[in-house]
Amino acid sequence: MTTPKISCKSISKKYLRQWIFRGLSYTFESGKSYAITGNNGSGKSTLIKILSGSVLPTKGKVDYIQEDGNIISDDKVFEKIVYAAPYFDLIEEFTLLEALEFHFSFKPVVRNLDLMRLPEKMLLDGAQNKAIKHFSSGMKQRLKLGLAFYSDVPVMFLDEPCSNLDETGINWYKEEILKIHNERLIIVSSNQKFEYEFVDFVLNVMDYK
Ligand SMILES: Nc1ncnc2c1ncn2[C@@H]1O[C@H](COP(=O)(O)OP(=O)(O)OP(=O)(O)O)[C@@H](O)[C@H]1O
Repeated sequence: MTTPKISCKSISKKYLRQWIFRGLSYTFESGKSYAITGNNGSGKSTLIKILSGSVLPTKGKVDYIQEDGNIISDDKVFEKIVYAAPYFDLIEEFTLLEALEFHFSFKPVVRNLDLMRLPEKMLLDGAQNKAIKHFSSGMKQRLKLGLAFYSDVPVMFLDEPCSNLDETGINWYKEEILKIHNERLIIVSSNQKFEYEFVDFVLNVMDYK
């Protein structure tokens, strides 16, 4: 798997008349892990949305650059990324197995794992045929994280990854992320140190006000 780097050239974002951040130039190197930190409302989620291409910057440019130096076209970037966040909803009518089949029809599964093995790996054994609308908030969060962890893609975005997780879930998160953090570019938006202890670099969005 070749891992791209993400280059931000002087990106700024304005909502209504308020600048959220300005003049952010930064390169997220392939295979490294980063935390985006800052106070509530400082712009962490906005930045991660811009990095993933789901929101456009008001000014500046974000490029995904392959190891050979070529820029990945915008319409191909989604193939390279997975993104777990509180504001991305699961399809509630699906059962767990249907959700896995749907997601992994778009992304390859790591090490060609059998999809039937994934519920157990996500601590969701026994919920295979349960509709997601009947999942608890912690179960939904484990599913979101599991879809990210077990997708064989080089870039992973996690926003508030441990929200709604109990102690068992948090330990699972920490173990799983340690297994993959050397193979991917990982960007975690968080205010909680235990969610990003593994990262190589911390970027505080408050530095770009
Ligand atoms: N679509 C939008 N329209 C207008 N303002 C927005 C929009 N999205 C975010 N904002 C504003 O941008 C600012 C940054 O929001 P953002 O969600 O990025 O912060 P955050 O650092 O992730 O916060 P938290 O730690 O509370 O999750 C806030 O003032 C928010 O109200």
